[in-house]
Amino acid sequence: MENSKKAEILAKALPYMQQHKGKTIVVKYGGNAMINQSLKEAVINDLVLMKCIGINLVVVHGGGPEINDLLKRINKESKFINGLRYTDKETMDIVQMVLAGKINKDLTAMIYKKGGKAIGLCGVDGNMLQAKKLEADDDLGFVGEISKVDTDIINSSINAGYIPVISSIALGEDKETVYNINADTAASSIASSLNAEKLILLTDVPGILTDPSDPSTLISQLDLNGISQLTSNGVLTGGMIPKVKCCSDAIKAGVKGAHIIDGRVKHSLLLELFTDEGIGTMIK
Ligand SMILES: Nc1ncnc2c1ncn2[C@@H]1O[C@H](COP(=O)(O)OP(=O)(O)O)[C@@H](O)[C@H]1O
Ligand SMILES: CC(=O)N[C@@H](CCC(=O)OP(=O)(O)O)C(=O)O
Repeated sequence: MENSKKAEILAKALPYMQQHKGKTIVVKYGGNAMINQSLKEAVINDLVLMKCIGINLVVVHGGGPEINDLLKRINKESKFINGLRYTDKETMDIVQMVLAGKINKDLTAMIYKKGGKAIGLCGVDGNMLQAKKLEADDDLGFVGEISKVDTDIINSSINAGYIPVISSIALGEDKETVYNINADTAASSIASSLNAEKLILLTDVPGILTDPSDPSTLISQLDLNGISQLTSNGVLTGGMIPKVKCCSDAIKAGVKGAHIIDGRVKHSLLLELFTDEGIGTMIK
C-alpha cells in the first residue's frame, strides 16, 4: 500500500479515538476464538492498542474448549444443558485450573509480550464476583448465578494503568464454594456494574445468524423486541442462548451497546471500533 493511503487510513482513526477515549469497554474473549495462535496475537495486539488510546478496557475470558480437552484427558465427558456445562466437584476443579490458571496467566503474559500491562484476576479475587447456585430445571451442580459484583478491584486495576484480565469463576456466600460462571454472563454482569459503554463478545461465528449454517444470514442490528422473537422461534441454540441473554441483560442495565463479533476475523475489534458500519451483530 502507498504511504499516502496508509496515512489517510491512520488519520481517519481520529474521530473514533476521540469517541472511545475514557470510555469503559468490556471485551469477552471466548475460548472458540482462541484456537489459532496468530489470531490470538492479533486479538492481544488490538486489546493493547485499545488501552493505549485511553479506553478503560476490561477483558473477561472463557475457555470452554480447553476445559473440554482437559476433561477428555481424564476420560470425563463434557455435558452441556442449554449452553451451560454440567459441573460436578471434579469438573469444578478442572474449570478453576484451566480458567483461573492456564488461560488467565497465558493471556496476561501475552499482553506483556505486546508491551501492555495486565493483571490476571478471577472472580474470587477481591471478592469481585459473588454467586449462588443457579437454580434451573435441570440440576447443573456447581454452576453459579452472580448475585453481586464488587467492582473495587477492577477500578483499582484500571486506575493503576492495568488491563484487568478476568476469568469467570465466583465465590459463594459461604466464602468456600467456588462456582462455574458462563463467561458471557460474567462479562455482562461486569459491564452492567461498571456502567460500561460497550460489551463486545468475541466468538466463532459472524454474529447472530437466522440460519446458523449460512454466514450470509447475519443480523447486523437488533433491539430487545427482536431478541424475544428470535428466542421464541428457536433460531438460537447452544452457547448462543446465554450469549444473547447476556447482551439483553446488559442493555437493560444501561450498557449502551452490546456486540457479538467474529473473533476468527483478524482485527475484528478494530473493525468494530474504528469503522462506522462495525462488524457482527449490534444489540441496542
Ligand atoms: N442463531 C445462531 N447464530 C449464530 N450462532 C449460533 C446460533 N445458534 C447457535 N449458535 C452457536 O453458538 C455458538 C457460539 O456460542 P459458544 O460456542 O458458547 O461460543 P463462545 O465459546 O465463543 O462463547 C456458535 O459457534 C454456533 O454454533
Ligand atoms: C457454566 C459454564 O458453562 N461455564 C463455562 C465457563 C467457560 C466459558 O464460558 O468459556 P467460553 O466462553 O469459551 O464458552 C464452561 O465451563 O465452559
